[in-house]
Amino acid sequence: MLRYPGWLLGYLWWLLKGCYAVARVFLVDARVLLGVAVKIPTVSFSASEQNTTALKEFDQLLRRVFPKIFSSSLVQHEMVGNYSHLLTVPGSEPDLEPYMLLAHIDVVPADEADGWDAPPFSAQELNGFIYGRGTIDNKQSVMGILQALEYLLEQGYTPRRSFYIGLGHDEEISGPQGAVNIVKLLKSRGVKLLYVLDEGLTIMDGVVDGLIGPGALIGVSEKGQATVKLSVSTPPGHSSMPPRESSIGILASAVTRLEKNRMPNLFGHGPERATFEHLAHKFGWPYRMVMSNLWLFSSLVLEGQPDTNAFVRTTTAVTMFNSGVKINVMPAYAEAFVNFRIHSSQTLQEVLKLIKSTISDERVKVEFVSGFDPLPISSYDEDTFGYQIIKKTVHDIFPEVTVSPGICVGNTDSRHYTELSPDIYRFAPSWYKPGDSARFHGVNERISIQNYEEIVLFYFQLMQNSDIRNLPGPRT
Ligand SMILES: CCCCCCCC/C=C\CCCCCCCC(=O)N[C@@H](Cc1ccc(O)cc1)C(=O)O
Ligand SMILES: [Zn+2]
Ligand SMILES: [Zn+2]
Repeated sequence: MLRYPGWLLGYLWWLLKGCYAVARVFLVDARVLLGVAVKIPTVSFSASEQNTTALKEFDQLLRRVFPKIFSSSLVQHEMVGNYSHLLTVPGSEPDLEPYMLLAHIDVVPADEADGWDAPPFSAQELNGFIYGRGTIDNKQSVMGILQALEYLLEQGYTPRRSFYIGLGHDEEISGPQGAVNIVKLLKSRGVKLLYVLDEGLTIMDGVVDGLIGPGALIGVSEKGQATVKLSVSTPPGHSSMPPRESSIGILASAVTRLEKNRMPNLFGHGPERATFEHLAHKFGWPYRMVMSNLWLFSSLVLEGQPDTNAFVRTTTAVTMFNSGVKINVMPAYAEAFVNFRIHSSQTLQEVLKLIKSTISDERVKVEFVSGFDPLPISSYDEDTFGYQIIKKTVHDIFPEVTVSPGICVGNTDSRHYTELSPDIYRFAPSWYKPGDSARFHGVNERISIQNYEEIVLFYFQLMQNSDIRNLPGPRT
């Protein structure tokens, strides 16, 4: 047996305790800074209305609380589209292809009156959670990424592989000034990226029936979108002599037909098949048996909940419905907007055709408002650098978590980066437990203090893990 002198063991113990103490102080500060960031209401209300005062204040905050980043001669900082940030961190080995981390500063509106347990811009701490708009979408990543870089610079770390950090200010309105202009700038500089990591899927814990233990789903694609406007025009008149069907009634039947006749269950035709193949060994009895018939499994287990249902089909959401001017006047006009999120195995054109055939009523005008096809599927095989480095980092920080590919059901700024990289991933290591889906854009958005500390450590580790030149070869 190897023997070490007592003084050496004592010294190592002292060093370990010291590092732990430094890390604790650093993480306590980090959590305070997340709170300060959440208190700034960087709300994107609509495409034409953003809180620019808050966006300016956020810029000042970043410069104040990350002094190493903003004074370092290594890091280049640029403002893009007025309020978005592009950071360039050159590596010491320029032949290594760079990667890029994305997050966004803006948030959706929040109203305390909707039933928040703490005011949405208070960052109040309750039972170990920080409450506030942006705590999971997506200030935890903005602050987590910068905190990790600040800490690395403090330690004198020089990366070997160059990387970029893109912080959009208008993601919630699809990134027309932020992400779009960052991409234009990088393209003009001839940049190609080894991989891109943006917000998206999370660590699911207890969300899928039968799955034992937590699973980190790395979004290897994201769904497409179609928004259509449905409208009905009928002659106005006195409500005392109504026709058999009003414009409202005709339109209501059309949207009911769309809701009742959901788009087909396409489980197994997109990357969600790989999700369950990767997780198969983590299912307990009797789910493991049902797993052998994946289609049956998908209807029994996945279609029941809105979040898992979104995984298996193009979803239909009637989001706006307007009509009527007075209680005794037959409305001349009724309109509704329906937002579809397109499954990976369908196209925008196919979905538009299905919408028309499902409504099948000449009186209902169907107009295309906006949309795009599902995004390409990024590689998740054994020798794909980005996927494997993200996976390794998840295992480094969360050893108990199983990693698998998944589809991001919402859209992200990374959608604009397809010309810069084939390998785009959507994942942030927030814990997602039953009921948490309602917190995205909903009430009581929150993050546990422990989870925020893990997020900082995740990015800290990812920046270092990305510095390896090649993935280790297959074990012999
Ligand atoms: C097997 C288990 C399946 C469980 C799957 C469900 C998990 C859900 C987990 C997390 C939610 C994912 C949220 C992703 C980020 C969405 C970001 C967002 O809200 N985007 C908006 C706005 C937007 C942004 C960028 C665009 O280019 C277009 C629109 C959106 O409406 O999607
Ligand atoms: Zn987001
Ligand atoms: Zn969002």
